[in-house]
Amino acid sequence: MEKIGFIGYGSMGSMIINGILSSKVLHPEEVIIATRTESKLENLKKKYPEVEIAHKNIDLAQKCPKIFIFVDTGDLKGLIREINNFFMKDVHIIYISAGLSFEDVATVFSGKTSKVIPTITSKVGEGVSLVCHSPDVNPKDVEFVDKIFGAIGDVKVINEEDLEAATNLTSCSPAFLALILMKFAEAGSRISGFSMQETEEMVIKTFYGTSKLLYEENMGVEDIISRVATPGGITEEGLKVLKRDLPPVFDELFKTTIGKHEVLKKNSKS
Ligand SMILES: NC(=O)C1=CN([C@@H]2O[C@H](COP(=O)(O)OP(=O)(O)OC[C@H]3O[C@@H](n4cnc5c(N)ncnc54)[C@H](O)[C@@H]3O)[C@@H](O)[C@H]2O)C=CC1
Ligand SMILES: O=C(O)[C@@H]1CCC=N1
Repeated sequence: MEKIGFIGYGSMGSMIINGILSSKVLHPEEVIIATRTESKLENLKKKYPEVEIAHKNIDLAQKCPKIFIFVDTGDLKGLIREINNFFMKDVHIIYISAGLSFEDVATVFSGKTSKVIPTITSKVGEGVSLVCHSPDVNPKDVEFVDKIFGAIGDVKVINEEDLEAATNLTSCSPAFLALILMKFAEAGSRISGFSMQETEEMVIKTFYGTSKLLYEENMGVEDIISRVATPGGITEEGLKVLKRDLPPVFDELFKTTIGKHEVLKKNSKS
């Protein structure tokens, strides 16, 4: 029986596979998984006994017209070389390694390829998975990837040349936003009698409420700003500081991460 294959059950792989199975977009009996340390699959196997575990990557490759690869960037090309001779005809590979371009993957695999940049926010069914397809991927394949990642959040299909900027906005950003909240809370704690724990709680609850205003109440960013910033009041003054100081910080952030992306791409060629 043909199945949908998944290789790599680490941080991202486990989150995506569990999200897919709990959303029921795939039935457990349709799924076959291989990962280096099989003991990591024990809990999944208890929850979904019908999921098949492949003890060798090549066993999985032989059964699957679609294979999701969730291994680390440095392991992806070696893995493809290992299973290349065992792929089904017209196999479609879907990988998530941010630092590996289609051009680079094409040095080891010349068939249908999609690249997805997932986000940790899919753990709660939110956020945006970015998707690029190689030119030979057909509309049915596109629909399939859309269906799978659409089960754990939104899907945005983009061109590969925009991937690096977009990765910052959807995939790196949970870490960036969490750090911004922490630094905000730290500054609040420094100038008050509140502990860090107290200020963090105040900021996080307010951030959650702000997200709800944006998404559940359909308020726009400008709308929220104008509702909060009383003319002649204190928010207005705080906003002036942020408008002056934040743009260069974010310009520097994009310059640095995109520079690092280039280094990773160069290293992955060697
Ligand atoms: N953490 C994040 O937010 C994001 C990560 N990514 C990409 O996801 C990829 C995976 O990242 P993580 O899940 O954080 O890594 P991880 O190290 O937690 O997981 C990788 C898993 O693949 C397994 N593996 C490695 N080589 C294998 C092989 N040859 N055969 C079978 N299993 C093998 C490992 O044992 C491990 O369980 C990376 O390439 C990263 O660039 C992409 C977007 C976001
Ligand atoms: O930091 C990284 O390289 C990966 C790719 C996007 C999010 N995490």
